[in-house]
Amino acid sequence: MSSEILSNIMSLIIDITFFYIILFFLSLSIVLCIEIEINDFHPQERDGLLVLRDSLNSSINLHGNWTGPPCINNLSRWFGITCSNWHVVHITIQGVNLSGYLPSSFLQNITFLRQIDFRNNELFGTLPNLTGLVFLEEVKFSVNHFSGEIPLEYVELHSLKVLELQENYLDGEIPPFDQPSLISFNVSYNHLVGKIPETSLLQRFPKSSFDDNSDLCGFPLDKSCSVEPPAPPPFAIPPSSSMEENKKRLQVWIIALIVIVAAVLFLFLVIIAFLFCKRQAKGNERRRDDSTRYVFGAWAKKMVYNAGNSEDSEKLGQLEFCNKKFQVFDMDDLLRASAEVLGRGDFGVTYKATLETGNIVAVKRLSYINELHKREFIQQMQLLGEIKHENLVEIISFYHSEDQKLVIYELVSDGTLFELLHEGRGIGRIPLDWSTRLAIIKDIAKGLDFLHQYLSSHKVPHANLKSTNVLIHQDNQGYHSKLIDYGFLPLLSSSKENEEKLAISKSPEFVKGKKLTHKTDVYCFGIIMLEIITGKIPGHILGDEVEEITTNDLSDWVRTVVNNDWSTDILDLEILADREGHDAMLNLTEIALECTDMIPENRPKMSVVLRKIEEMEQIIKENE
Ligand SMILES: Nc1ncnc2c1ncn2[C@@H]1O[C@H](COP(=O)(O)OP(=O)(O)OP(=O)(O)O)[C@@H](O)[C@H]1O
Repeated sequence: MSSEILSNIMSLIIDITFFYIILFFLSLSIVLCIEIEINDFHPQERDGLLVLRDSLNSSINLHGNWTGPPCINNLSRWFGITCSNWHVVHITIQGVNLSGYLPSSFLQNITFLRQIDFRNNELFGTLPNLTGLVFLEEVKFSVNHFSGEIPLEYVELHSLKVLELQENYLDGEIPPFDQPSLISFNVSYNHLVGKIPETSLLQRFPKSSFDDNSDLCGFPLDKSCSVEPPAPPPFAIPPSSSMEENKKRLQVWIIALIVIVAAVLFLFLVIIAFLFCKRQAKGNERRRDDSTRYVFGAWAKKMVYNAGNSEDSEKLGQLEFCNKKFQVFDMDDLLRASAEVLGRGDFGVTYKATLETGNIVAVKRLSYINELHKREFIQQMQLLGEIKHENLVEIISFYHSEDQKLVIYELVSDGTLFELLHEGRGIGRIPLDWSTRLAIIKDIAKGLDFLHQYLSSHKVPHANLKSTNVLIHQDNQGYHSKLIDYGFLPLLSSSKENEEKLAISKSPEFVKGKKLTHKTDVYCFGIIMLEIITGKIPGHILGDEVEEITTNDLSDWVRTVVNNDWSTDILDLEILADREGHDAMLNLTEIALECTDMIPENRPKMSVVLRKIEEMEQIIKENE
């Protein structure tokens, strides 16, 4: 009996030992696999591709897609990249408006490259250096804007099978290609010159490979290369008699005299015409012709007509002034001001009005919201008009009648944050540096924090915070930002349709129909921060890593990239090179992600956000 128990125990011990041995080998193999995978990731290839990504613009979002390692499990999820044996072997990005200059040495470490294909794009500058790419078989750069000469070292690419350079602006002579591997060659539609080299290889290609070049000659083209004709002898001036010379001089003088007299006469006529027109214009002005008078358009004319076609501003109704300093014009002056449309928003049209008094103001005509009750409108405008802060656009005065509601703002002259961040991207744009971006973020935070304190009883004090509602003023001390379109929510709350036009409608709580609070503004602020840091337009992120689960793809995208530990991939190209700023940029990204937390209660208060930004700014200053 006891020997049976002993043998059972022994067999149990053997089983357990066996189990642990198997477990040990299994873990070892997993570790080895991971090790192999990590070792087989080639960071220098990634670096080369990132240099390329960061130098070019395109219709596809390379910056959002080329993140993480290019080759995982021997496959690539990067647009246009193919991997083999954990190496990048193909770069194929054709027909996607890829524009810019190829960086000089981006291919240097992609040593296993077999194919590079940038056909049908808008690439400028010289062709890239391909030295050392011994496995390169296909080079396709046709239909671009490449210029300069075909690099001589291309003749050293001994594996090259296909070279397509047609439809560019290449000049100079064709290098003596003679590698036996080359089976397809095309340099047509360029500005190449000189004789086609008489190598046995080039003589094999058809005429169409060389057609339509500026000055190319020799076989297989029909044009033979003529020998340079000797330079003509220097031009000899035939002797002329002094009589003839005098006659010619006299003729020149007569012509000059006629021209001068005609010019004086013409000038005289122009002056008379100008004086006449001026008199006419004065007369017209005095008559105050209706057609030139109400430059704001038909609505202004109608207002005057309804007021009894009178010049009396009393009948038009009064402008109510929040800032008495500006009380130097009345409604009639305003309607007679010269005006131009600044933009059209969801709630009406905004004009720039230049008054005869010399004042220039912005006039917002709230025309797409009808149900603004007079008493509520006036109360709210009086309240908003009292707000004075350097980062909030000041309300100068307002006007309410049954069919016209006007808000007159101070004019902030240098465009919006949206324009500053996104307009004119590409060649020729002056990059918006990191310190300027930080200053803008701080200005917005200051303005919003003030608003939260001043309108503390309001559900959402701003409610329409987005980059088109941040106006920019530039002076010799830099950029200053001011928030506009704040405080309208109480006037719109009766209509869901109107609320949906506000920036707060993008917040998770609005989408889910939950309670809106000050934290809803904080969410909008977080999105603006991300827009400033990434240079991306909210709602415009492409790529398969972002599914449409929330209304704001920008914060989703940033979260995905940051969680995957490739944080600097989110930074706008214009600030990426500023390595010293990376820590601050990523710290601010963290704050922005806190602000855009799906749960409103988890978001910080604006006063806390402002304090954090100021502390960060202080640290940066101390480190300088
Ligand atoms: N006070 C101002 N000073 C200078 N420009 C202004 C001023 N207010 C508005 N603008 C300009 O007028 C444009 C239109 O403004 P508006 O507020 O009518 O629409 P929006 O801000 O583009 O859209 P939304 O109605 O969604 O806020 C703005 O983009 C801005 O360029």
